[in-house]
Amino acid sequence: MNLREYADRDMLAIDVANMLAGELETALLHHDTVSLAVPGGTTPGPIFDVLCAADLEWDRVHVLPTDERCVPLGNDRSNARLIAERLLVNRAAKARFLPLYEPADDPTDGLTVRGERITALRPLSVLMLGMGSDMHTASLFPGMPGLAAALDAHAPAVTIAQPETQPETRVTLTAPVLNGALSKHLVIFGPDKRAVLERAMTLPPEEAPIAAVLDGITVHWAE
Ligand SMILES: O=C(O)[C@H](O)[C@@H](O)[C@H](O)[C@H](O)COP(=O)(O)O
Repeated sequence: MNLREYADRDMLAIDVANMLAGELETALLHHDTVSLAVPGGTTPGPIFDVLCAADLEWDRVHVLPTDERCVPLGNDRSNARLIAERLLVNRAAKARFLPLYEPADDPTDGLTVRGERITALRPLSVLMLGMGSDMHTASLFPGMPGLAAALDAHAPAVTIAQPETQPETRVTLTAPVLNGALSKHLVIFGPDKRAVLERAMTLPPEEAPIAAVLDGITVHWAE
């Protein structure tokens, strides 16, 4: 794991966006299509605002969420909505979006097909993650039912997550998919999350799911 500190969040957003764009551009030299998995939450928006303008062959880029809340697209908790509004605009509007959930009666609807599509993209080219102060990442939450299965090396590519601490059911990429990405980035803000990450580094993934993806990751941090 290597840590990059930034003078402020604006500098971090510009630098991380340019780094992700550069990695996608390099990947596009060697592959017909590439993939970018991005988190939801409050952290990635400013990075999306810069990345969406990158001069890339976006029509060859698969964009997918690292996880999704099972809510309608119009709901402000939808990660697909965040990605549509902040990333899949400008030049990046041409990217191929792969949703993890579509409003359906049951979140398991289409999960197998979705898992097959994600498996076909593995290894992910570029991954950006966030982290909660409870040391979760994507929707791999400490203590959630099914966490051990989602951390297992032979886990399916995608699974349902029902963390007790969250208001809705989620769909998440599993640890082997996240950890297997060719380039991994974690973006966290503030002293609290910095301390939480340092603690997570001493814990097993069952207690600190972020620990399952720290090998070879670049951590980007600003106050
Ligand atoms: O859907 C989500 O909520 C994210 O994928 C999640 O894993 C997020 O990265 C963390 O909860 C951090 O969220 P903040 O960026 O809001 O701190």
